[in-house]
Amino acid sequence: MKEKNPWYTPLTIIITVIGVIAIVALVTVAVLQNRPLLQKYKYGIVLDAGSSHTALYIYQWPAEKDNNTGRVEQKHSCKVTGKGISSYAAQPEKAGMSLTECMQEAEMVVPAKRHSETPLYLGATAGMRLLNIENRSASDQVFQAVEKALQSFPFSYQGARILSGQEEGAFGWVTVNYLDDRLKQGLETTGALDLGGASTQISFVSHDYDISESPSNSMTFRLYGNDYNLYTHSFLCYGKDQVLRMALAKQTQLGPSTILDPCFHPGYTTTRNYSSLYDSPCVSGRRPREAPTNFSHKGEGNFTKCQEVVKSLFNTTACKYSKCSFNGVFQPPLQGPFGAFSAYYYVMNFLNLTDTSIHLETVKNNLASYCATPWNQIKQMHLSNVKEKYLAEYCFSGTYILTLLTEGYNFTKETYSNIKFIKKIKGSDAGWTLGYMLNLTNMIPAEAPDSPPLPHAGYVSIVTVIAVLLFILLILSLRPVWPRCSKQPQIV
Ligand SMILES: O=P(O)(O)OP(=O)(O)OP(=O)(O)OC[C@H]1O[C@@H](n2cnc3c(O)ncnc32)[C@H](O)[C@@H]1O
Ligand SMILES: [Ca+2]
Repeated sequence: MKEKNPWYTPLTIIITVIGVIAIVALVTVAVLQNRPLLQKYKYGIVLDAGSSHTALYIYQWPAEKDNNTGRVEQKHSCKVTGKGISSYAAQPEKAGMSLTECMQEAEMVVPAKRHSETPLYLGATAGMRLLNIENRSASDQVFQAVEKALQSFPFSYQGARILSGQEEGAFGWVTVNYLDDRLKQGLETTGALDLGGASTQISFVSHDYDISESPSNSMTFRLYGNDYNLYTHSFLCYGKDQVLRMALAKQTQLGPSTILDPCFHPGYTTTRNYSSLYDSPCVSGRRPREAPTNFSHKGEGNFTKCQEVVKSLFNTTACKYSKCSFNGVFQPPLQGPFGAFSAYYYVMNFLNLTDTSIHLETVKNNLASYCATPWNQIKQMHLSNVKEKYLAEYCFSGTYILTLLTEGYNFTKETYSNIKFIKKIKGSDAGWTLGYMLNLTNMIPAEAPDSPPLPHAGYVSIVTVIAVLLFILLILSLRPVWPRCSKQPQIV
């Protein structure tokens, strides 16, 4: 009689088939789970209504992870053509209309099915702060026009408002540190230096800072389980356009018909209007009484003299605190690295002076020789790719930046190298807008989110391995039974 192969008993066949199916199923699940998903995103839009221009930023983050764990990144930006919304004080409707093109672009970039859930914010900064001081009703009308225009788009409009200087400074700091992943990991933070057209902000964490000295310069945050005591100050009128007005006002105070300006290149000459120069709360009150309508503005190209003019715009004598920056404003000792963006970057990048490992004296010498270069030569070299207005002002702006950093904020030749001139961090622009949106959408939690002990892929792999081991164990435990069976006499 032929002996039956004991491996083929119905029981072992069933067990093997079930085991194989289970393993195939587990591996399939593991593979499918880890296959790259077609990522779905959520979006947020922030309009930065600055003094010199408006920019629109679209941010995106993974839709499944918006409960505080997904990374928010800049998807798109759009520069509104024309000047900032505060320049439309005399014709407010045009402020609203100016935003149309970028808003239409946003409609194309954000997928249509996400439009209605996409929050849209507009934040205005120093230009509107100044207009609000100068002419409250004009500022209200500009906001009404802007609001009407924004509400006509299919997004979830969340309002337009003027940010306080503290908010502008603090949100810039949040942006820089969020993009650098410093907040989540509780690392030492980077200070933020923002130079706009009408105001400038400095924000940093100082561990030696006694909060009671100047509460208006202090902001406390709890982010991802860490406490931050942030020093922040915004100097209204110390953005680069307003400070240039102040410098010109200083030099024209006696009402001459010609001024020889050390901050402009030799050979530079233009005619400026007294009324438009003094048309700002930053300089009003300084207008000479007997001034003619126009004055002739000529360049001299002398960095040292220019620095003296700029220095005279900082009051460094009065200070009622333990330490001040300038104009009697409290500032604790500088601490840690700094990221300097917006006009800090535009200007220093044009001047090829973004490398802060170069000695400060060398930086100054390079700027001095740039300032001394005749205007004709400068135009010949750059006019084809740089706006004439910017080109004429780089000597002044560079001098202002170095003077603000050293005489204003007290950076020294040793600490200058702590500054990094930056435009973007990991593809997103440095500026207050991202921090503003993260705050308003509650996307940075106060406490560190709990995370599962194992990542998903790790969990699936471990379950698969355990299942395979169990199956092998089961097979092995059945094995001793089969030889015994085979030895039993066969009943025929
Ligand atoms: O923050 P506020 O003060 O409201 O102003 P803003 O937001 O409009 O200011 P920006 O940072 O956009 O620009 C700062 C200044 O730099 C100028 N600017 C922009 N691009 C520039 C470039 O490429 N070269 C030189 N200057 C530039 C601009 O005209 C402003 O005077
Ligand atoms: Ca700005």
